[in-house]
Amino acid sequence: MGSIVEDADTVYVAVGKNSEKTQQLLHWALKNFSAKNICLLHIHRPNSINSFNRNLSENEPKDCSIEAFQEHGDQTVNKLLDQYILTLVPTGVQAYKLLIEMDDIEKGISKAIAQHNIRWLVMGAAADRYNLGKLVKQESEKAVFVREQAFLSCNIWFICKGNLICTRVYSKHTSDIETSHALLVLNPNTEAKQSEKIRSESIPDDALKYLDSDDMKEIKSVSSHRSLKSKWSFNNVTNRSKLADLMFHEDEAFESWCSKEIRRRKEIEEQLAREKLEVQKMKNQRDEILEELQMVQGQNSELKKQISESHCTITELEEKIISAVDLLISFREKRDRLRIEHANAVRKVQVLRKFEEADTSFSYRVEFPAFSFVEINEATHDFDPSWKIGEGRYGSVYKGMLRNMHVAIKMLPSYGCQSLSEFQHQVEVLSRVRHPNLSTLIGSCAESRSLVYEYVNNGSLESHLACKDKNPLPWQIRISIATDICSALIFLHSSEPCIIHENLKPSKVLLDANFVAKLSDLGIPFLVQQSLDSADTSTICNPNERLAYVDPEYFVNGKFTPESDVYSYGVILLQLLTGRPLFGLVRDMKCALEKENLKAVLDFSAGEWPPFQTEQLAYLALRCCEKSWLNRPDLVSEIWSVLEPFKATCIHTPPHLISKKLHRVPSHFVCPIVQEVMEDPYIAADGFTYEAEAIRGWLHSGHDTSPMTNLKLDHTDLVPNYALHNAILEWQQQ
Ligand SMILES: Nc1ncnc2c1ncn2[C@@H]1O[C@H](COP(=O)(O)OP(=O)(O)OP(=O)(O)O)[C@@H](O)[C@H]1O
Repeated sequence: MGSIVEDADTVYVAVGKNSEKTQQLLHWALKNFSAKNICLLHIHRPNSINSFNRNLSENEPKDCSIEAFQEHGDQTVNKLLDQYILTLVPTGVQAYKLLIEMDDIEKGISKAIAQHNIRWLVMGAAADRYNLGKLVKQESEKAVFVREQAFLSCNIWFICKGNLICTRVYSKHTSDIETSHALLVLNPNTEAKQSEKIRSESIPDDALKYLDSDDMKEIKSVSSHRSLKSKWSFNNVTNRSKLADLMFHEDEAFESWCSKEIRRRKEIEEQLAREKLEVQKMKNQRDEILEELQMVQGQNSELKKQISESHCTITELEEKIISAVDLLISFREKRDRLRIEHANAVRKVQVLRKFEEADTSFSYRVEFPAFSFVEINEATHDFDPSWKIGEGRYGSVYKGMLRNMHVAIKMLPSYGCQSLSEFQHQVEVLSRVRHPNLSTLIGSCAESRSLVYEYVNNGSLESHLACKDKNPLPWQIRISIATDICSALIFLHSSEPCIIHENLKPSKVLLDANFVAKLSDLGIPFLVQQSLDSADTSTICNPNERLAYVDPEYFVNGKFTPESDVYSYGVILLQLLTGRPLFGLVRDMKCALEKENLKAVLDFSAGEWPPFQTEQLAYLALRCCEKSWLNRPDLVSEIWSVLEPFKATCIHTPPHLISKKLHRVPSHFVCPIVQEVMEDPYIAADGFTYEAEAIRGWLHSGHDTSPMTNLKLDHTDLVPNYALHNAILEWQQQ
């Protein structure tokens, strides 16, 4: 509960114990003094001892019972006032209570007005108990007590059933209550209208709008006061001079308040003008910013549009780049194919040119033996099947004796062949391609489309790898064979024009008596002019096996390159190292090398391979089998450089050990013509050693050329080779 505040902002409400009447008073006060604090004034009449004694029984002690009785009365009144205050809490009004103990209520009120300088007081006027005249009289009587007290002024509102009955003003300047107060009796029904009228007369509306609610309430209160005064002046002319005095002070206060308000208003207007300016400035700034924002938004949408256009352009360009790259790749492939075609064409042109040159400058028919069909027939014993040693896609191969020479005769198919002269020219060109590791083309028979080769008597590498009735080849021999093939390929590829074997495989690697490898069937595709694919080989060999040696790039480009021979060579190398079948050969070797377990795939029937060099060779073999020719190793700089020193290690193995083991004779003990160990070796003008009978037969049959080189012999004299003879004897005695 708050303490009592004695100021002009507090309106005092004199309340009794009747709750209903109190609520009416409070309601009226709240309605008409909304800006004021409310203080509940209650004149408490202490319980009289008489009434107390009446209620007390005879047995109870008197003194302490009186005290308790009074204390109980105080508590009840306080409690009641607290309850009244509680009802005001929801309104948010500051509420207090003022309890005055006085037996006479009127005295109590006048005491409270005087002591607490009450300026605003609301109290009840029991209209139901008093008529108006009596009420006025009673109120006048009440005012006698009020007059005795010294105070500035006090306005009293008398309320009955929530309506204003009358008001009175008490001032210290009024000497007589009868003459100093102005009586106003208001019709309760017109009170609201009156209040509104007062307000509209006193304060101009446009001024009100600058004032806050507190100001408004104060103005209303003051105006109302002034209005009341003006009414009083109309109703009581005889007391005008005293009332004027009273009004003078009120006007003074009002004028000071007005001038204060005018100043305040001026200040507010100035501030308002400043703020208007500020607001205008801010508006201008806002407009500028909005303008900028619009511009930026415009730019933003333009940029977004540009970005999306750029994205489209980028996508288009990317697509174009991709298609350009694709085009480039296809052009490159085409270019590569054209290069290969061009190289092949150039090669063929050069071959043909050589052929033409040979045609004009050599009488090849004299130097290069041309056998008749009769001779071929005789040599093969009428093509006796027992003399047939093999059959391939390009015809059958017979063994035979021709002009005292052991020969292999290859019968080419008649289809797709050129004219006789063309055939002879091409054969002649091929016969000039000579190398120790190529099987020598001795002559041909144009009639029967047959080629006559030196007979290589130790079978093909294919038959040795298959171990058909043969001992496994020792690793030294295998390395020697690999070196021989490499040597032949280097020779062919470096020839002018470059010669490609195109059909390299173990069946084309023939071994002589000393396991010297000789490539056969060189240039057959030129003579037959039939592609690998169109030849019917179904009855001859497994096409899968045959194709295993063919360069994968051939199937793409349809052309052979020197690297095609390298691919075939790689497969042969793998077979030499592993002795395994073709299927899964590359994969197995790759796997073994990745696991660093080469031994898992090496053919140990060949003996103990030197690990380091063998591994080197295995890697090279794998690289030869790369699908792209670009990744395959170079024959000279990479393969030969490994093989040559590898072969050198084989030399430390006594040759006779190898030979003996294989029951083979050294190749130089064998006559190149008859392919048998020589009994009477003689050296001819070409530097080669032959069996005396064989070379004499060669010369007597009209030859003046070397059986080995086909070049013209300087002379036909023969010299015995005693050293070789002794070596052969020595070897035979071992
Ligand atoms: N100069 C020769 N000396 C000894 N034997 C030979 C000679 N030329 C070929 N042969 C043997 O004749 C067989 C048949 O050879 P040919 O070249 O006709 O067929 P291929 O190599 O088996 O298969 P294709 O030619 O169809 O690829 C060969 O396995 C080989 O043993």
